[in-house]
Amino acid sequence: MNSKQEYIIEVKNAKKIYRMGKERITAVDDVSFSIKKGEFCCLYGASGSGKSTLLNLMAGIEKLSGGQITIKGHNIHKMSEKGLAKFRQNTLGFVFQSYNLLNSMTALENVELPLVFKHMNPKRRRKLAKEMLINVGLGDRIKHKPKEMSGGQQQRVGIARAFVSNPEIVFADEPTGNLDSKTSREVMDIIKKMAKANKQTIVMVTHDPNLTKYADRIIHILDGKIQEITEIKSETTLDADVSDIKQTDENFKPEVLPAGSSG
Ligand SMILES: Nc1ncnc2c1ncn2[C@@H]1O[C@H](COP(=O)(O)OP(=O)(O)OP(=O)(O)O)[C@@H](O)[C@H]1O
Repeated sequence: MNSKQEYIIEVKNAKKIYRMGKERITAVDDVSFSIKKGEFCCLYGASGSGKSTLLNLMAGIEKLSGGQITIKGHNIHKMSEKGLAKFRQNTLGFVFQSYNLLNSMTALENVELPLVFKHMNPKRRRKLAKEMLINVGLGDRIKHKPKEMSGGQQQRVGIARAFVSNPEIVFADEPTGNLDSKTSREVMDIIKKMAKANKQTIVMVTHDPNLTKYADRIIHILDGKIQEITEIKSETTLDADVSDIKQTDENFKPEVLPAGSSG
């Protein structure tokens, strides 16, 4: 079997040691696992177990102390800064616990942002961003700024922004960490629907056992190590109805213009 075809992310003996003066903290301790394309994978564990560090290593945000991580066959920790930035832009989307929206911009402008970085034609990117906001149920809030929206609405903008450029992989770090349980379910349903509609791979960090039911696979982390990996049979995974989600595959035909030409 060609593992490069089978797995989109491969983590081999990943290690992260933080040095705090004389103290060494092993946040990720010799961790190996692989994630299949289209899989919803959950990194689950208690606070301080190393989940976020592991996610940040997988996204190339933190540097490895040892081991290697490949995404689509590329050793991301061997890439140049520029190469990695480009790779992230083309392949990865991010959803953060604290939303990380730009407060001075409207919902629409926030969602457009990844497409601005891709130098997409303004008309096209506005159309795509609007469609994404409609997909997440915010068609009537496109001109609102983050402070004029609820936490759940802000996170839906965050999801629209993460998915608008149709990334193959979306990393989500405690995406519902600041939300109540009902809003959390709504947000998780949207993430699941989006990913399913476009066969995207999701890697989500959570300490909340209620959220693990959305995953195809749960990687249990304890003290920086994998404690166990639970495969969830597809019949028991919380499935989402994707009929009302517009497939970005169809819509996303970026008209990439040279830098600076989009006005
Ligand atoms: N920049 C850093 N410098 C030093 N130690 C760090 C740093 N970041 C994380 N750590 C330590 O690494 C360990 C793992 O932290 P990490 O944030 O990955 O855990 P987590 O499971 O995501 O926790 P939480 O759910 O609370 O966010 C912790 O002991 C933490 O104190």
